[in-house]
Amino acid sequence: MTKGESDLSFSLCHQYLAFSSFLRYDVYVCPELPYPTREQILDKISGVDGVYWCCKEKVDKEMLDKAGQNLKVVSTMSAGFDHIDVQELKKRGIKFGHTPNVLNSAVAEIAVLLCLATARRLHEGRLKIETNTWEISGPQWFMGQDIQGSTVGIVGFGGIGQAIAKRLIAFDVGQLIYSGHSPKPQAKELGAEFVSFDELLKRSDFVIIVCPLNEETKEMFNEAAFNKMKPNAILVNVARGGIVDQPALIEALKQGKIFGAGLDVMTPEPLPTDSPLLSLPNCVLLPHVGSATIKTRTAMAILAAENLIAGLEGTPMPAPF
Ligand SMILES: O=C(O)C(=O)CO
Repeated sequence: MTKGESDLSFSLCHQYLAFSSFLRYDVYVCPELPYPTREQILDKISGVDGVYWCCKEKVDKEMLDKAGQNLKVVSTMSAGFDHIDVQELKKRGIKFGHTPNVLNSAVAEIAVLLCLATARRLHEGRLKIETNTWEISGPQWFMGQDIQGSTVGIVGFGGIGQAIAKRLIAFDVGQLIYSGHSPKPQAKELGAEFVSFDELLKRSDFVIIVCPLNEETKEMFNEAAFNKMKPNAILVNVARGGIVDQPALIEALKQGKIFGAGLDVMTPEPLPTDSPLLSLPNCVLLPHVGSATIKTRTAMAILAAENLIAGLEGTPMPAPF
């Protein structure tokens, strides 16, 4: 977001929070701008009733101890919450809200963008022009992959996964398959088939990661997983970088075990400028902007504020977890 755009989300959330201060609650909005250090956050969080969280700093035991006994609610302006110790919140009876669903379309659009950009070698194409290596002979030069007719595997078939499926159907995909804990009732009308993770890896031309990061999914895309994927496969990750064993992905891309990767998320974020990912022509990178549209971020800011106020007021949160 430009500064003006981010100001818009922040000013909306501040309007809501002005309402909550009218209700005489002490609320900490993180981050304030400029971005604080963890030590500064720890200093400021002490004694608050509620926390409005739109940063990736961990809300863990240390943070909660520092906040103290008054804390009644934590509201994160994100759908994912791997940075928040939800078990610890539960143990302490602190309410917790997040912002699912309002970002489904925006993240699905980024997933489609990464499928297309990686399949048609967007980054590498730009490099060919920049380095004057654009070849004018040969019909087989610079060929990519089709989405049309391909098998698309979606890992995690929640709201975002289903939104991606809907959009890719318009590209005439051959087969839609998905993996997860259990079959989803919504899959039937999308014509998506529930398969095991292993089968998804073996069959898919496009593998799209949309599941949450947790103990079970951490680095589930490791060397063994890449060995099972097709050499023409494209990996797209719009979920969390930690789901992928990044050194194993780098090796897979270098050795041509898979065709390419399109990543909106990586490890760490921000990615250091000397990361080997940046020197791979078959890797398309975005700086974690899945939900970063004005409309979506505004909807997330409002929902997070509504969650917070409901939690403070003791009314039902619109999006509790
Ligand atoms: O809301 C989230 O969890 C996101 O990562 C949006 O991109």
